[in-house]
Amino acid sequence: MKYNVFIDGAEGTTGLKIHQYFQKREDIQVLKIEEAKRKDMEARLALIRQADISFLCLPDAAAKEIAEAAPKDCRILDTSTAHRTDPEWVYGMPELCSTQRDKIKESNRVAVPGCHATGVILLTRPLLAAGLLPKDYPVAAFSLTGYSGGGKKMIAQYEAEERDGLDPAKDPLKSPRQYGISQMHKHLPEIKAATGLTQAPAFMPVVADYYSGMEVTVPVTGICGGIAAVKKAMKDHYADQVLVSVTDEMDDNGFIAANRLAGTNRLEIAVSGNDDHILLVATYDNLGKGASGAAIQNMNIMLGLDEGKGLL
Ligand SMILES: NC(=O)C1=CN([C@@H]2O[C@H](COP(=O)(O)OP(=O)(O)OC[C@H]3O[C@@H](n4cnc5c(N)ncnc54)[C@H](OP(=O)(O)O)[C@@H]3O)[C@@H](O)[C@H]2O)C=CC1
Ligand SMILES: CC(=O)N[C@@H](CCC(=O)OP(=O)(O)O)C(=O)O
Repeated sequence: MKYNVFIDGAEGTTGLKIHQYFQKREDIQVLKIEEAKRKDMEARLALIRQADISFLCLPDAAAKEIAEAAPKDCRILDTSTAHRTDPEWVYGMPELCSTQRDKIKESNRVAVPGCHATGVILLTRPLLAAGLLPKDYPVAAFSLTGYSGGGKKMIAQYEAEERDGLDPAKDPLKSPRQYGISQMHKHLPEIKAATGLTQAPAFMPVVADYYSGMEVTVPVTGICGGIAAVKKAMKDHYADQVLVSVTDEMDDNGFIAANRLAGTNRLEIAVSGNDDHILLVATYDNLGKGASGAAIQNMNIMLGLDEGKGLL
């Protein structure tokens, strides 16, 4: 049996990646839209009605517009930020808690988590659930990402031919660039909602001159039971997960490469440091478990298929 799937925004970074994964799947038929009708509301709605599941890989405003117009019984997975804290949508993070998978399976409206948010939530939620961190803990998160996280526009900027002959010392894109400095990053509301933290984390994202891969670090201190208790809570929480695991060996001779899991859909967590200063580190691909891979994982769950089908 083949499932009909529609990708709205199939020409974008997230949409193209999802499409690539479906090329290798015999159980998925991608419904095509005429090039000239790519942004035509009626043509897109007709395909959403026909599809078993539709992916929205659009800017927030366009995702909101089409989701509102689509019939309630059509199944939609939105990769944008538009619905991640909307109570009528389910947050598409199966590893969040023991009931989340069933909620995803039963829902017609699932919001795929943001790439940075994925790391911060997966690192903190088990410690909050185990009572090792209080809900009012002042969480801080540092996040390194490849430039593909910024979509087509940022990719074009980093890959522009004009950069080729530039003196690296005069090329601002050569250097890692911190952003989100005003503490208004669009992932903060979903981090707060999914963790139950009473205040949003202090958040320090940095984009650097490589295509994809993420490394999110959350430092914690003053934990009862120290590093051993943290390791146990992490390992217990992620014991049977398909895409998320806890590893004892993440660094390579003392260095962690932010792109070490680029090209995969896996996310690995390491707990490092000592009893006083514990570093929680997650590495993954912003386009994998941070976006398209997570979207397909959710689709597999919604269709009752193996969660990791086509992703491992
Ligand atoms: N890149 C990433 O790592 C991640 C991105 N996301 C989210 O996924 C969504 C898509 O992002 P991304 O793929 O990076 O973005 P891109 O800019 O790469 O792609 C967006 C696509 O949507 C199309 N589009 C824009 N408006 C409309 C419309 N009204 N109707 C139909 N198509 C439209 C664009 O068309 P055109 O080609 O003509 O511009 C483009 O192809 C965003 O909401 C983003 O926040 C989520 C997780 C990670
Ligand atoms: C490098 C870069 O700009 N990254 C984007 C995140 C992309 C992403 O995954 O966020 P959404 O899913 O919410 O689009 C940013 O920090 O805004």
